[in-house]
Amino acid sequence: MKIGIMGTGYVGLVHGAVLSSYGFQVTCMDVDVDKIKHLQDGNSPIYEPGLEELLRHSLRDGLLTFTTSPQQVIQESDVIFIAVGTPAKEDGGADLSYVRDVIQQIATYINGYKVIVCKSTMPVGTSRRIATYLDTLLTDRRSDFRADVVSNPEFLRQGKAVTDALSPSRVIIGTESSQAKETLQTIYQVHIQHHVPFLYTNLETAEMIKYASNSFLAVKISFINELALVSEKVGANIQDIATGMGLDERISPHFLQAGPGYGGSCFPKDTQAMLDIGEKNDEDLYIIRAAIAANEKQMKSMINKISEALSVNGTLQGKTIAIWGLSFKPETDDIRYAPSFEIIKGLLQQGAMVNVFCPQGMEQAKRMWSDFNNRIHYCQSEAASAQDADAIVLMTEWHQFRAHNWPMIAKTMRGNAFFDLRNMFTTDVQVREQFQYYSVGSS
Ligand SMILES: NC(=O)c1ccc[n+]([C@@H]2O[C@H](COP(=O)([O-])OP(=O)(O)OC[C@H]3O[C@@H](n4cnc5c(N)ncnc54)[C@H](O)[C@@H]3O)[C@@H](O)[C@H]2O)c1
Ligand SMILES: O=c1ccn([C@@H]2O[C@H](COP(=O)(O)OP(=O)(O)O[C@H]3O[C@H](CO)[C@@H](O)[C@H](O)[C@H]3O)[C@@H](O)[C@H]2O)c(=O)[nH]1
Repeated sequence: MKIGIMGTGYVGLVHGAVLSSYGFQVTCMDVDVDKIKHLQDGNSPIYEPGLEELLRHSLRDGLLTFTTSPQQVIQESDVIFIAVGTPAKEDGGADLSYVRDVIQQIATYINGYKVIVCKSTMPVGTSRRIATYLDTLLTDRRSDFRADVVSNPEFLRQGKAVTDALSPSRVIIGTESSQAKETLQTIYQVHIQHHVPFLYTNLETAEMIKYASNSFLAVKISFINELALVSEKVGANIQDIATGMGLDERISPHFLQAGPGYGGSCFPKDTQAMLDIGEKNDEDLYIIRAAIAANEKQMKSMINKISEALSVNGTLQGKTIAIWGLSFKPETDDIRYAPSFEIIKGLLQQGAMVNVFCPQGMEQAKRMWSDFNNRIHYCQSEAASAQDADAIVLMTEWHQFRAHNWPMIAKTMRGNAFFDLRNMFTTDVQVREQFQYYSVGSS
């Protein structure tokens, strides 16, 4: 069985690398010529722990190939995974134009029965519409070929994408075709052997499971973040509150870490898309709407916290602030919808100078935030960013930020404020002694 993947980003590339490591012949296709060239040269265009090694093995074994040709990937493959982006449109709905392009290409080049697997996150109803659209295109072209469509949402987390793809929490397969179901069972044979939970549903349910999961996690984060703001005012400690709540296994301790607000390429867009799905079905989803609003408020609260501590006569003019971490979470180079950007913009607006350092996110930041390139100073290390600064703002909990000669860092600074927006150092005596220390959700 040959597998094709259309869209070679965080999901498509990781999935391609993992499936080829199981011995499948996989072709990954992308419209981004530079990305494919990079991959053909044996380099990963993204930072994801364990990925480069996996790619190297599959390339060496000849199981993984990369192409920009839709014709090649479609005609060579029995199963075609769609892993293109489904970003948010202005109105919050999902932009399905990349998915439409792929379907049109499949209709053009189809040369036999295909199983089309929707891995991209798509609003409920999309997979069924894909099946109908493809049927119409094939009928118009008087084609005898046919395809089955499966919704098989992806739940991997960035920074842990390889381990998550190798060992997923669950596999959801939405299909009404027994042939397609068998095909997916063959592809996920390894997971079946390892007793990964499988759930078979219809197309709509599978699509909803993806949005429901991300929305629920976003709600959990906004819930704890709101309580963190109150805790600061009443002398309670949010980390202990989360621990205490999490001891109840109905609540679970996961996703209760207070911080600057959630970000990334999924939660912000998927919660918005979920609202849009609700609206299109005459349902106002109050809880998700509130989670989004609380997330926006959380980022503003972080800016206020910094500004209240540092501003003189209502301005940050003349203050230099070191930002540690740009990526939306550790172990990724991805800065899409990173809270760091909102906070940097807020500080710049109030007149501050901003020095930044991120172990992996700086190249993307320079590219994606190019309008701000003359206002953001990119530094060689976190220590360099702190030199002559009035404050450090820790945005992302990269492991390397943990171990420092804190007295030395403090000595090179002009001020001594330390805003730990990830609560990395709440119990670190040295950091608390050395700096005027601010955390999230405790005093
Ligand atoms: N990033 C994650 O952690 C994650 C996890 C689960 C699900 N998802 C979902 O998976 C999908 C992909 O996300 P991603 O983060 O990998 O996106 P990405 O932006 O990293 O990658 C998408 C790729 O698709 C390519 N592309 C666009 N049009 C194409 C076409 N017509 N043919 C071939 N390639 C095309 C782009 O060039 C890009 O390389 C989204 O729907 C996302 O919501 C993402
Ligand atoms: O207790 C927590 C947990 C997470 N976050 C933040 O939430 C965001 C998202 O984190 P995480 O879920 O770990 O990262 P993603 O890689 O975006 O993964 C989410 O989004 C993916 C794309 O849909 C899904 O596949 C995953 O299952 C889902 O966890 C980040 O900004 C985190 O800092 C918190 O603030 N507190």
